[in-house]
Amino acid sequence: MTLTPLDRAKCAAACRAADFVEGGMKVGLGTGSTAAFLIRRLGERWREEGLRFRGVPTSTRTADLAREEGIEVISLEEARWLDLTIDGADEVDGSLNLIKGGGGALLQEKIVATASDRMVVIADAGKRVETLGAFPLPVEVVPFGWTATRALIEEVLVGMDVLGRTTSLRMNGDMPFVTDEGHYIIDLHLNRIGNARQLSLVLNQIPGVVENGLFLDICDTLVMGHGDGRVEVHDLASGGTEETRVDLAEGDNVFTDIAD
Ligand SMILES: O=C[C@H](O)[C@H](O)[C@H](O)COP(=O)(O)O
Repeated sequence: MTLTPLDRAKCAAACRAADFVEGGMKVGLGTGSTAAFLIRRLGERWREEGLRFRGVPTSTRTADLAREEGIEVISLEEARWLDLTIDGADEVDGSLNLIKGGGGALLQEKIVATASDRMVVIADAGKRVETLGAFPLPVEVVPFGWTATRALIEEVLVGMDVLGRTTSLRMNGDMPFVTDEGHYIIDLHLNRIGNARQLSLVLNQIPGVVENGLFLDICDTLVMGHGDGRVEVHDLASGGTEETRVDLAEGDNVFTDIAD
């Protein structure tokens, strides 16, 4: 079995970003299918190169995978501050603002990324957008009174610069999806977000809202992979873009078990 072009793109981005991890670092480990490629690659470097670092996972899924790979896992409380976080995203715009939370891990991801000197996002080229909002925006809410919280969210959306205003409670089969922190997720189907900063501030002021999936001014570097193994590294601070190619021959064999 070989990787699909989409998985090759994710894998290429993840493998390139794994090079940013150096011995002795404390590293935030993201969640999702792209982050899973990263953790597998870091596991390889741990075993084959003797790379030693400490990883702070952003979900129980990621913690389990990192431990499986033999990576030393510590909590954010133990780490206090991180050198680097590498994570996936659902959408990335030209200013490296993001929508995250498609996998339901946005709260821990935002806390971990914000507690890091540098955040690197790994994504396939399909995640790049002109304007955020085609991907439903996840909002994490406490279960208590969630219907009232949802009604308030819908009310504030009326005054926002967005194209759609429907919302849905994320489900896991017949039951509401529950995050690692015991919360629910309400997905906002906005189609286009005209003013992400204003929307983020307004949403987080609603009682019952814990956090939303807009990551604004948090990401420093985007590592974007293509299906042919090409990788573009966009760095916000320098404004520069570097293009490289990742040889995925090895990844074809090693990582197929985590492909979508
Ligand atoms: O909650 C999940 C995260 O924000 C993921 O990083 C995001 O959904 C991207 O996931 P994937 O790499 O599977 O597309």
